[in-house]
Amino acid sequence: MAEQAKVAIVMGSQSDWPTMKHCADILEELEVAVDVRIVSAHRTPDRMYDFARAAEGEGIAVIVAGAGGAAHLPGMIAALTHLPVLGVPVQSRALSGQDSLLSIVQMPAGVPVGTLAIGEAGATNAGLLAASILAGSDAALTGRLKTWRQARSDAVAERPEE
Ligand SMILES: Nc1c(C(=O)O)ncn1[C@@H]1O[C@H](COP(=O)(O)O)[C@@H](O)[C@H]1O
Repeated sequence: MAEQAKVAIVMGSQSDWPTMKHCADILEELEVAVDVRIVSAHRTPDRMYDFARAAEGEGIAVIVAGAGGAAHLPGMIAALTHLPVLGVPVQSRALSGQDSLLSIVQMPAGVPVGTLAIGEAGATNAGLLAASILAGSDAALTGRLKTWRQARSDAVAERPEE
């Protein structure tokens, strides 16, 4: 049997983990295999290069890259692979993540990064989006995604509590 396609979750620093854990959590809930690593364009450029170049061969189908501040990581990884790259702007202390967002979102045409919202919501949605991409070729995952979405919908009360 072919190995299940994996999602790689990479982040620029250990300090990004509390945010990026939300991506790992939702993928775990949807039973999607993940490979989590710390990779930095700035601090570990060789590791980043080796990771991006080897990703396809390692069965990685989608890369979620989270970084804060001068968040060049998602774009640099996108420059090195044709795999879909989803960028999560981690909330920075100095500029509340505006810097992270703007560093990730405005890529030049030809090198796409799918940019999510700042912080935890962005990390969760990156996981859901990665799962949706994989679900295109995985009927069982499609079923799990539909069930998850329906449960979220069902959990919304029709009226607020008095
Ligand atoms: N933006 C980047 C990159 C990169 O883009 O390569 N590498 C680390 N960082 C970010 O620096 C912030 C502060 O990192 P520290 O907490 O380690 O000082 C983190 O949010 C990280 O993503």
